[in-house]
Amino acid sequence: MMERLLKRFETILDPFEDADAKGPDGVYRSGHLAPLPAQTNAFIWHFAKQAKWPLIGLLIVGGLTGGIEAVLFTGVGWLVDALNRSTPDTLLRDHFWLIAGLLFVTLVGRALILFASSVLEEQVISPSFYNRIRWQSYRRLMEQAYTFFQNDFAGRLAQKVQQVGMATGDFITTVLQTFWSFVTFIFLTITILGAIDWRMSLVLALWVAGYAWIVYALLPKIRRYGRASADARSVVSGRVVDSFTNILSVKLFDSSRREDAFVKDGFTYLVDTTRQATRAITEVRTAVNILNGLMMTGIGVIAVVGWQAGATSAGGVATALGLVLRLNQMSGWMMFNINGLVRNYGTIQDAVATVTRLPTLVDSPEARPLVATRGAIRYDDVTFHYGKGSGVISRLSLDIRPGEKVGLVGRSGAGKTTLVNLLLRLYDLEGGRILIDGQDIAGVTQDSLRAAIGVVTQDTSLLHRSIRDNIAFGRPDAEDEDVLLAAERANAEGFIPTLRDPKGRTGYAAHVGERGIKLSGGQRQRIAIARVLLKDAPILVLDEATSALDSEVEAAIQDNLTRMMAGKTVIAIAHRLSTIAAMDRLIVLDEGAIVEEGDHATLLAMNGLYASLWRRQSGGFLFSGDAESAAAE
Ligand SMILES: Nc1ncnc2c1ncn2[C@@H]1O[C@H](COP(=O)(O)OP(=O)(O)OP(=O)(O)O)[C@@H](O)[C@H]1O
Repeated sequence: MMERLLKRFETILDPFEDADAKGPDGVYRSGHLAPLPAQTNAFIWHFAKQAKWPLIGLLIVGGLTGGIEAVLFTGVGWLVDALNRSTPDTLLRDHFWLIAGLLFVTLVGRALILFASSVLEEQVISPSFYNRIRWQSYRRLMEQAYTFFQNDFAGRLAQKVQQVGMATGDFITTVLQTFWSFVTFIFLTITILGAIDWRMSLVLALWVAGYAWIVYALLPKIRRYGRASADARSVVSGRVVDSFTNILSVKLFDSSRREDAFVKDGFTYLVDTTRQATRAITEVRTAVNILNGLMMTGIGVIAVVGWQAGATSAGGVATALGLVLRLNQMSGWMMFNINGLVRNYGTIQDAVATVTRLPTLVDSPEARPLVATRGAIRYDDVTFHYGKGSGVISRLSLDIRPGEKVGLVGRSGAGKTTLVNLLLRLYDLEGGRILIDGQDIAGVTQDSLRAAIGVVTQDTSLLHRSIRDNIAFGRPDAEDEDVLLAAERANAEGFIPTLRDPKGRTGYAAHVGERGIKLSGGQRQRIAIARVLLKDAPILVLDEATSALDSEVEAAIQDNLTRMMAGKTVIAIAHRLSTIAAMDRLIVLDEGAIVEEGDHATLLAMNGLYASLWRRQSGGFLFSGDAESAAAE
């Protein structure tokens, strides 16, 4: 029954609520999710507003928790006075309502308030609200351009998303619940002590001033170190995840354990920043302990002297001592919480700098979905230097007819991959434009652009999900038989049934390991080809698409690749020139410019860069009939 009751409270906040990035016309435009405030206080406030009522509830309950503590100590004082004035026989008769009231507050009132506090914190707020902060932060990061992820560690970013939810949630609940109940308790204590003897209130007021001063003076220090240690934690995660992700390179090349030193550096930074923070904490604790000692002695002396003078009852002394002892206990615990608050604030500051950054590559506000029916591609005076001012691609123009099959050839680093990445708008151009069927790709939505292009790359990394999910990644609504057909056409149906993961899932349900690590390069590539076959986009980009396949498998799927290309515009990159020699047209790139173009035979006849590359690949012999044999291949 209790569980059912608690579950009801869990649905009050939706952990996945977020602004919609779709415009009024129903089109999703990348980069248009409402940004999260970049200033820390505004960031916290932005989320606090999203859970207004539960948080107001927490505030009320926090106040009541502090109140009930103070009331209980006052009750103890009244009870002592009642005991003083009664005999065992008359106690119940004379003070029935006082005793009944105290019992009620202790048994019922306190239990109800603490229950409300628990439910608000643990059922309503904690899981849903914390997760909502993570969810919204994660979605903002996913809007970032490809470059953003190239420039950062995946582990560091993951840590930020994780931390920001925890820190913001903890910060808000600590302020509203713990901090507020403490403030209420202090306020009531000053009032109650004032009613017993005004001098006690004065001592307490001085104590509050001293406590506030300590917090004020030492807070910035803790905050600074809190932020640094949050950053250090992300650095450590980033480095550790980087080592784990590149475990093969580490094992193969790092016999002198330099990688350990790299990670150790990160840990050293973490230990140093944590030490600085803990030093500041010890300073604060010592100062508070001294202050508390002075406060307790002061109020104790005043209470006893007041009792000697007959101005304070024994009950008054009991109340005063009880309250200050509790305050002493609370203030230590509060320091711990303030320390947590400050560290959380530092963590939020640190994470906010990352999760609120505005994406640099966004759909234009008027972007329309691309309509790619024919697949004509036009590079019009394109310039792109990776922001470096010069190099890579300068003023390149290229027209690719609908259905034309074009091979890009050139030395390593000539800019072939860059050219197709620009078509996919993974980067924005620095000059010129690219048109698909007459539509500038900068003016269409990125989703629709990439949906119109099927890409198979050299190093296909798969998602750690099932084979089926990986194949259907570009078309999640695909029927099972379509997935099977695509696998068959990619020559993958042979090995898929033999797969088995450590959890015992087999065949299409088997998971492939992080980035598909448990498959061979050729198997991965065949899954990637199946994925593209299933996606059935009008434009195909094959970047070393068959490089990982042995000649036998390549020959086996070549037919299917040729069929896959039928009716589509194709841009293929291959270092093994024989695999693209049969394309309609070959474009030879050198230092980002087109230096030769034509079909295989024409280029050989030119006896330029292509011919020299070809000669080197065919063992230095150039004989007539090359083109034909290549085409036959
Ligand atoms: N993210 C990047 N930031 C900066 N420069 C880059 C980036 N990616 C590539 N480059 C540079 O751009 C140039 C072209 O690289 P690109 O990958 O397009 O060449 P490629 O012709 O595809 O080479 P390969 O045949 O070796 O794959 C290279 O000089 C490379 O160093």
